Parts: sequence; structure tokens; C-alpha cells
Amino acid sequence: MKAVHFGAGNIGRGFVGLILHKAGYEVVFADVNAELIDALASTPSYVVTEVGDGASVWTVDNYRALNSSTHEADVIAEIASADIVTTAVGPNILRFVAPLIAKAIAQRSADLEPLAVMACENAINATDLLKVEVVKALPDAALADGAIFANTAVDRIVPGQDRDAGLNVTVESFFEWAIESTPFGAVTPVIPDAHFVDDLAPYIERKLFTVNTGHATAAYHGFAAGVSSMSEAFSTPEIAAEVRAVLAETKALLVAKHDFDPEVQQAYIDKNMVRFANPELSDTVDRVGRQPLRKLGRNERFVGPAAELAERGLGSDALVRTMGIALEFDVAEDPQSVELQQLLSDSTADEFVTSVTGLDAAHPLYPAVVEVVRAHQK
Ligand SMILES: NC(=O)C1=CN([C@@H]2O[C@H](COP(=O)(O)OP(=O)(O)OC[C@H]3O[C@@H](n4cnc5c(N)ncnc54)[C@H](O)[C@@H]3O)[C@@H](O)[C@H]2O)C=CC1
Ligand SMILES: O=P(O)(O)OC[C@H]1O[C@](O)(CO)[C@@H](O)[C@@H]1O
Repeated sequence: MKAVHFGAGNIGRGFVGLILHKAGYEVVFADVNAELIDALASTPSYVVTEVGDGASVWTVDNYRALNSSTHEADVIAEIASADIVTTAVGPNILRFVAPLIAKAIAQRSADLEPLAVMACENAINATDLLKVEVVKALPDAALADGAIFANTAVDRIVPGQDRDAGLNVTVESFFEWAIESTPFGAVTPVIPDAHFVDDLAPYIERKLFTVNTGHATAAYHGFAAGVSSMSEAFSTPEIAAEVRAVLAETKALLVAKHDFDPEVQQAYIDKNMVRFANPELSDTVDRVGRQPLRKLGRNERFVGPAAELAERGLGSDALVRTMGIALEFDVAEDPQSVELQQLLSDSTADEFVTSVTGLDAAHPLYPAVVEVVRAHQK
């Protein structure tokens, strides 16, 4: 069995690559980072060290690595004969990998089983976004039948790694990979560590609006308070209280929308508060808050749940307050944070809200977000 995985970064090596390796796949990593790909290509194995309850140490081998920028044709040929293609490149990058997947589907022998395509990104229905781009790049849309596109929800905290760690990755011991089963029919790909679910929506929304909303809330409040590490952010009572406040709001939405048992959701929140504060995981507010413009997007971790709460007449004060605090995120190395600061000073609050959050002026959440943006404009 062979899997081609785009993005040999933290999640690529420390989660998706590891799980596919454990499932028995030969993994072909494809990445545009030449240094990373050269290191992988010249190294027979790397180590994934888990920290936390039930931690194990895993050695990943039986992989190859290709530079998808300089060796595009090789990557396409690998995908054309693979069983699975996965991505962990970031939602905004999917459109760049899509043409390679499209060319591979077009080249694929009709004798082969359809290619399983799964985007493993922190975004609602990321595989659907990828599919749109793949279909756009196909010479004939009917060729899309040569692939099965399935959405997934991936959950494992993989922080930035020490510079001297090389290819080795330290990850939390917890992980969850939920994949929608319906597109596959009766025969799902062989991935024992993943679980296949008929309806992914509750899983992805519970994950994104709890894990990612909570984590990013701590990052933005932490940054504004001058804290640099995530563990320090979580041990600051005022910041932990802000996280609990946003998670109480997203809980109200998840319970109302997906009929989650409130006690089960509270237990999920409590479990995640412990994960977030794991002192063995060295993580920074800069990493967790990265790409703030994406995170303030319409279907993302703050505006997404706050908009639905407002539509239901439910409160979202803590989410809106956090959107305001996120506007203080100013990290010179993060291009989106630089753009955010520029937009804040160049736009009116209405222009900013319309372009960044995608909220319509008639939306019930719109006035509160405009107000918080205005309050944070210098
Ligand atoms: N790190 C984490 O804890 C988690 C991350 N995720 C998601 O996984 C995705 C990746 O995140 P990380 O691994 O943390 O980021 P990362 O920055 O460590 O890895 C991304 C990799 O993608 C590569 N890349 C960029 N453009 C590319 C292209 N055109 N073709 C091929 N490779 C390309 C980069 O060179 C890099 O190696 C994101 O969508 C993130 O939201 C999801 C769950 C947890
Ligand atoms: O690209 P994003 O959305 O910041 O993804 C990384 C996030 O995902 C998480 O692993 C949670 O799934 C957090 O570590 C981090 O906040």
C-alpha cells in the first residue's frame, strides 16, 4: 500500500505520516521545503516522541521524500499509482497542491481502485475545498470519478520543534483522526488508528469550536498580556477564565445544534483544558495564534460559532471579546499579522469586518463585531 502525503511539517511527520506508517503504508512525503525534503530523503527513519498519558516512542521508516516544487512530475507519478493522498499544508495552500493531484488522477490507470483523497487541515470540510480546486484543474470533470474525496477532522497538538531535533518530532500522546465514511461506501481505506463516521459535521465542529477556539483564545489573550508560552497562558487565571468563557458559548451552540449531551461536552472541554496546559509540550502563543486573518474568517473558530449563536439568539460576548483581542496580535514574522495591522489602520471598522470576517452587514452578529473592531483601532 502506498500513500502520498503533502506537507512534511509538524502534523505531516508527527501525526498523518506516523499513522499511515503504522497502518502499513509506504509514505511518500511531498513538500516544497528543499532542506526538509533533502533531510528526509537522506535519512532512513525519524522518531516521534509522545508526551502525556500513555506516551510511546515510534520510529517511522519505509518512507521516501520528493520536492513537489522541483520534482512535480515524479510526485504526480507517485500519486497516480498510490492508494491514498493526504495533505497537511494549511487550508490556504490546498489550491497549490490540487493541480498535481488532478494531473495524477488524469494519468491513473482505470484498473486501479479510486484514489482516496483526504485533506487533514484545521478547517471545516477542507477536502471539499481541495476537491473544488482539483476538479477545476482536471481536463474533464468526469475524471473526478477516479478519486474518492473524504473530509476529515484531525486532532493532535504538535508544537514547533527544537531546531536541534532534526526530523524528530515531539507530540502530545492524544490524537483523533475522524474520517467521513459515506464517500467510500462499504470499503474504507485501511487506517486502524482513524475512525470512520457517517456524519463528520458534529465531530469537526466539536473539534474546531472547542480545541481550536480554546487554544487560539489562550494564544490571543496570552499575546496581549505579554505572555510567550502556552503553558504560562493557561496558568494565568484571567486567561484560563477567558478560555472557559468562550468554550461555554461554543458548548451552548454544539448542544443546541448537534444535540450533544451537555455533560459529555463539559467533560470534553475539561479534558482539553488539561491537554492545553500540558507542561511537557513546549508551545508558543505566536505559533498557536499564527495566521490571524484565516482564524478570523467566516467559517472559522470564532466568527463561525459566534454567527450561529447570534442567529439562534444566544450570547457570544466572550467570542467577540476574543476577536477584539486577536486584533492586537502583532508578530513581525507572521505575514498575516502584519497584514492585519495594516488593514486595521487603513480600513474603517465596517470595511475591516466585511473583508476579514465575511459577515454581511445585515447579520445579527455584525454590529457587535464592528464595535469591537472600532474599539481596537488606534
Ligand atoms: N500543528 C498542529 O498541532 C496541528 C495542525 N493542523 C493542521 O495541519 C496543517 C499543517 O500544520 P503544521 O503541520 O502545524 O504546519 P507546518 O508548517 O509544520 O507544516 C506545513 C508544511 O507544508 C509545507 N508546504 C507549504 N506549501 C506547500 C506546497 N505547496 N506543497 C507541499 N508542501 C507545502 C511546508 O513546507 C511545511 O513543511 C494545517 O492546516 C494545520 O491547521 C491540524 C491539527 C493540529
Ligand atoms: O493552523 P492552525 O489552525 O493554527 O493549526 C494548529 C492548531 O491545531 C492544534 O493542534 C489543535 O488541533 C493546535 O495546536 C493549534 O492551535
